[in-house]
Amino acid sequence: MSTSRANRFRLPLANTLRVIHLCFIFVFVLTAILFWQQGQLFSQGYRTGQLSHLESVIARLESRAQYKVDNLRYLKRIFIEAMDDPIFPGSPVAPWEVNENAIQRPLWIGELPLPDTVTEDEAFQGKESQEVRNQLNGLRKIQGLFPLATGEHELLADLYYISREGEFIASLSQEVNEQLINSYNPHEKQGSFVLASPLLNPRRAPFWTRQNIANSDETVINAAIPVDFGGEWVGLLGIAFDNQSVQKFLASSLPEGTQSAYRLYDEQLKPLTKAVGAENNVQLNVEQKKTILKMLIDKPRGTFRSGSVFITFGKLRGTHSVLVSTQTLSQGLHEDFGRFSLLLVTMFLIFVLSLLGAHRIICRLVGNMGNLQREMQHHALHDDLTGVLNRRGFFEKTSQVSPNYVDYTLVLLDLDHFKKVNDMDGHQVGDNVLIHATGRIQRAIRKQDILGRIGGEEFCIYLPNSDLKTGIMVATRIKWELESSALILEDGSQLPVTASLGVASYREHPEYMLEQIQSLADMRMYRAKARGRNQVCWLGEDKFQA
Ligand SMILES: Nc1nc2c(ncn2[C@@H]2O[C@H](COP(=O)(O)OP(=O)(O)OP(=O)(O)O)[C@@H](O)[C@H]2O)c(=O)[nH]1
Repeated sequence: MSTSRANRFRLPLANTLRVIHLCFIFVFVLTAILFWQQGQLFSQGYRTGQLSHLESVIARLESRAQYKVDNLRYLKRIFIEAMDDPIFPGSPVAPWEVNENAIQRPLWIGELPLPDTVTEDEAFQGKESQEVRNQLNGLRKIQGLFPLATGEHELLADLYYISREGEFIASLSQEVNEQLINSYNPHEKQGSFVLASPLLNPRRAPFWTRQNIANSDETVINAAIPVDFGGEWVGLLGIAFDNQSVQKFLASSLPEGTQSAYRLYDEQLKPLTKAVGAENNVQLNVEQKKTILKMLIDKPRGTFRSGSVFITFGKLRGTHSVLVSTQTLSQGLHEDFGRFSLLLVTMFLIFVLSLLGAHRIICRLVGNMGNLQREMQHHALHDDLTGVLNRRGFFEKTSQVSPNYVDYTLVLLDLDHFKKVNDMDGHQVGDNVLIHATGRIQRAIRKQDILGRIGGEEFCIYLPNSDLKTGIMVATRIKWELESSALILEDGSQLPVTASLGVASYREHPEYMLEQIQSLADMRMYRAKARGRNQVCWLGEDKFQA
């Protein structure tokens, strides 16, 4: 194999591992991007799913709230008609007093700001104003319709009336009355009444307010509508939603098998209900509340992840409330999205492990191939018996260095009467002589000198940066090394080993190629043989050393 062919063979192999690493990195990055993209799609789908679940709950809550407001409108109309047709206590029941149970219940009247509540009859006493009597009569007549707004099965709410003129509160529930009276304060009344004033509410439309419950952190959502009679604004009909009932209604509105906890908050994110749906211990912290309030400025719905909790929120139109759903990581994993994500992550891990395994196997195979190739190359260029370069290895190596070491000398060495050794003592001993001779030659040369066994019992030594004189000196030293130490055979006898050596230098014929200098040394070696062996021969025929 020529030098260039050997290099062509060696270089790609050295780069193979780098190419393999790059290929694997490329495949890994490409697949990671694909998995990441898939994960993004999943995540998008998850967000959309969470939002649509929340939307459906909000839609149900909103439609129920709207239904209540419509009832409020209807009651207001009936109430105005009833005020227009005053009756006295004890008169027959009006046709719209349809609910027998409600009629049996007293209409509780509370005087503001007095905390006491009294029955209707007591309230009549001392109320001289015709307007107040009209209102009380009207209320008495529509009392049977109060449950219409109150509701009997779901989303219970309490209907109440606050009179502007007489400053009294009326409702079917003494408890609600007391609650309203207790929570009443002139400023709050001012607040809701301002919203009911013709100036701010010229269309006399219903509106939503929040009412703080006295001696408690809780607030109640209210829907109210202004009531006008005879061109005068006389009062306010309202519905106070029962928080527990809202909570129940919320629970009944959730998607089946939901893995999220839903909770209704007021606009400042103060809880209105307890959390319903899937249980988790998530309580919105200050940061999360801030994020929701900030996002609500831009749009009424939103989702975001906070640590391992996924939060989805949406504003309920008109009702000054916000529905928030929270889902922990473990809850999310129980949903379809979670299961798919887990599958995706598992697939990715399996893929990465397989890729790493494949990478390791291929690298090992390539490494083994490299070792094999190096071994083969070593065998191709070295002599198995002595371990030094063989003929091909010697000329390959010297041709590599000779452009740099032009000033060289060659020593050609042939063991004397080697055939005899083989014939008399056997090939094994012959081999031992070769190994022994190699060791002796190596003792006599420098590290940078190149030794090769170029024939059966023929060695060549390349001495870089050496002139003929140095070559003769080295050759003489080799001769001496060989003749001064015989090989000790198994039976203890000594087998002398000598050699004939020929020396030729580049300086003698700078125009010669290496092979030609070697032929010259070869001829001189034969001359040494011809002149009796165990000697060094160089330059002229007459010059030799015994
Ligand atoms: N044991 C052994 N013998 C080898 C090896 N290579 C070549 N030979 C033998 O070496 C002998 C060389 O013999 P010749 O070329 O006649 O040379 P010689 O006997 O040394 O005689 P001169 O060179 O004239 O001194 C041959 O018999 C080869 O078979 C080897 O690797 N091991």
